[in-house]
Amino acid sequence: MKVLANDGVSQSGIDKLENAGYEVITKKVAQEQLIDYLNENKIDVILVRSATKVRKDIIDACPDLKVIGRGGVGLDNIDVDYAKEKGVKVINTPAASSASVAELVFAHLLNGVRFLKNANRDMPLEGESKFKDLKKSYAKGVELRGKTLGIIGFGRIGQATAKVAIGLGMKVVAADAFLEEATIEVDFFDGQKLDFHINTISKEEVLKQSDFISLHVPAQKEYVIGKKELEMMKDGAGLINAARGGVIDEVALVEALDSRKLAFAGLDVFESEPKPEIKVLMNPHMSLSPHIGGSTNEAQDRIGVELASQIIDILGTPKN
Ligand SMILES: NC(=O)C1=CN([C@@H]2O[C@H](COP(=O)(O)OP(=O)(O)OC[C@H]3O[C@@H](n4cnc5c(N)ncnc54)[C@H](OP(=O)(O)O)[C@@H]3O)[C@@H](O)[C@H]2O)C=CC1
Ligand SMILES: O=C(O)C(=O)CO
Repeated sequence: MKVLANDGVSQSGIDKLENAGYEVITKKVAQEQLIDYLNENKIDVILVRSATKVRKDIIDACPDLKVIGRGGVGLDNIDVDYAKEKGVKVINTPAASSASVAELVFAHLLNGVRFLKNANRDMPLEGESKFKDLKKSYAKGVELRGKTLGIIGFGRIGQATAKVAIGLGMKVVAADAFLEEATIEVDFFDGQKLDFHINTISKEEVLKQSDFISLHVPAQKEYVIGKKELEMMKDGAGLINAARGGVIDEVALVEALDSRKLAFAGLDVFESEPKPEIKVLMNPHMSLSPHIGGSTNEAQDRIGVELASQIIDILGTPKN
């Protein structure tokens, strides 16, 4: 049995598969050469992250393909229903990266409220007076503690984000298309656990009540945050998107930052990925990262092992 990990997979995942008798190839095959490569090498399983697309054309043209594995959550780069129709299993790792994405949200939030990106860039190499000027320029930070974090999309990552927020002493309000309530179990270093019950409210109420908003919905056909929604937000609010590009109207977002309606935005995902718009890249009030929400060693380890376990469950152990 052969597995092609086209966007990489953790060593722990490779070890688990190899121990079970699989051959794992960690080569990057260009999208346009994938069909030929999969067929010529009789690949049984393709593993992808977000870069490689597994669409109808590949599913139709590669009869040996038995499993498509997504290392991560969003399946928007795979034609899932079509694969199922054709008897190809699609697997993903829904919970493995939630904590990592949630932590990245706070990296962006803290960056925004304390101007870290610009402060880092402006740190003078020499000159006491420049240092003092800089200290004045960045003296108007705000605390997260006591502020309200609005979460739109209150599934696994939304709830993981709520846990961190509660730990920081923030109030959490949330909106979800499906969930009406959730109990968040926050664990502390000494083994204590505390439950927090949250009833979801409407998106409009979240927009009005929140000092900061973080988005955790799957890919959507329409903007969740456009001009109208930005106008409903508090003046000077901050907005984070570590969900999917296309969830926020970036043109409206840049306008809201330029007019100072919003104080800052943090984006891990972009409407035109992997080549974000220059206006987004150059905006001084944006905190940016290159789609790395789930890219921690811990999350990638969990993802690799979880994918390997699922593949072994589906296809067995060729060794035996
Ligand atoms: N930046 C990164 O590296 C990563 C990004 N992601 C992104 O985060 C997304 C969320 O992941 P996760 O929390 O695990 O997913 P979940 O499915 O657990 O949660 C998403 C929640 O959002 C709800 N929802 C869907 N549409 C809307 C809407 N328009 N308004 C409000 N709520 C909505 C869903 O409801 P329903 O079930 O009814 O649809 C669901 O409850 C992924 O789909 C992926 O795109 C994930 C991992 C890493
Ligand atoms: O898991 C996801 O959906 C991601 O975006 C990270 O690859």
